[in-house]
Amino acid sequence: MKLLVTGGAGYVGSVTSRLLLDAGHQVTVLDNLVTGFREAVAPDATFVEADIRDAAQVLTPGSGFDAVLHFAGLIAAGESMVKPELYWHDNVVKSLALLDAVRAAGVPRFIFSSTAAVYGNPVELPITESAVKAPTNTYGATKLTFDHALTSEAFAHNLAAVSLRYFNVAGAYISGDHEIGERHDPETHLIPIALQVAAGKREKLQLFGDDYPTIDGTCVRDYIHVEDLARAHLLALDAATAGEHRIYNLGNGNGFSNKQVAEVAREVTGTELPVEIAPRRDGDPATLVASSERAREELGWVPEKNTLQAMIGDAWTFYRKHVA
Ligand SMILES: NC(=O)c1ccc[n+]([C@@H]2O[C@H](COP(=O)([O-])OP(=O)(O)OC[C@H]3O[C@@H](n4cnc5c(N)ncnc54)[C@H](O)[C@@H]3O)[C@@H](O)[C@H]2O)c1
Ligand SMILES: O=c1ccn([C@@H]2O[C@H](COP(=O)(O)OP(=O)(O)O[C@H]3O[C@H](CO)[C@@H](O)[C@H](O)[C@H]3O)[C@@H](O)[C@H]2O)c(=O)[nH]1
Repeated sequence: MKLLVTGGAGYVGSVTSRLLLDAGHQVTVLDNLVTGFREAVAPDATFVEADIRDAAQVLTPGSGFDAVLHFAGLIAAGESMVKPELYWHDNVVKSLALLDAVRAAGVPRFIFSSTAAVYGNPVELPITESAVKAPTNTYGATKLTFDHALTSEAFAHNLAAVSLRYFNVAGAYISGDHEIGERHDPETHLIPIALQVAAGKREKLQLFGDDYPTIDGTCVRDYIHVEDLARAHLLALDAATAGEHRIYNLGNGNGFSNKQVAEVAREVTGTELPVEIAPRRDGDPATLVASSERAREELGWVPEKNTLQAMIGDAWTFYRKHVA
């Protein structure tokens, strides 16, 4: 297939581009490099440095793209509470402009990076796709809004749309000649920050809140290896069906508290990794754990690298060689 990957200079988009290319697809990456890195773009992909708002420059009528995989966006839940206008604009207004370009160019398939953050504080665990959607942060609200836009787009214009609701992505793609991983600057995610502490780049790991209703008072998240996640995109491309908006939760179904993550990071890195309890971060739900039964049944997706040790181990391999 001829594919347009928005956000292919970022973490999940660069790993997925690699797997798509290795499966024989033709990939064009469109990224404005606001948080991504030029060197993360797969060397055998075509690269267009542009904002998704201007995607019509690439998605011209007759350009012949078979699908758009839309990873580009702003991703920090904490920041979205401080600068909500930025998140509404970049994740909704610009994504709608991209959808206009998709429609005008007649692209038949669209795969979107949605998120567990659309659910907010769950009423029941694990979280299924039909659970109540009540985001506790602006980031989640913007992603849910675009999910709704895709539902109506599929219905009205026969698009084959798939939203993949990732839980917390971790790890790196370490395979043969390839080592592709997470680089955010500034970093806001728990695991890479723990690795910065292990590498001596930060003094200590601050854990935001220890008074949540969880096993040890710190938030609980479901971590999913980036390679398993990337594979789900290839399956979603095959399953996408004209006129339908399919939605899949992608996680392992196991919750780990922030304190447990710190403990495994200590084990994997063999360092002391000092931890300090800090105030809660606005907008954080207490617990997010996925039911991915639908993805298993309908896509045949089975996560393989499902231990925190494997995820933090691969992230540490990448971090020491390419980031530290
Ligand atoms: N990392 C996670 O844990 C996680 C979890 C759930 C969902 N997601 C979603 O997955 C997607 C990818 O996340 P990531 O961790 O790879 O993020 P990332 O920041 O590493 O990658 C995002 C990429 O999009 C590009 N980009 C941002 N705005 C753009 C715009 N307007 N035009 C063109 N390019 C733009 C950035 O330069 C960057 O390369 C995001 O949509 C995010 O919301 C991520
Ligand atoms: O220095 C830090 C950083 C994070 N946390 C906590 O660690 C947990 C995980 O936080 P983080 O790694 O920032 O991820 P989330 O806020 O859970 O969000 C991620 O996971 C979501 C899906 O669950 C995605 O939608 C988002 O894009 C992605 O950033 C939360 O309780 C944070 O408060 C800390 O205690 N200290």
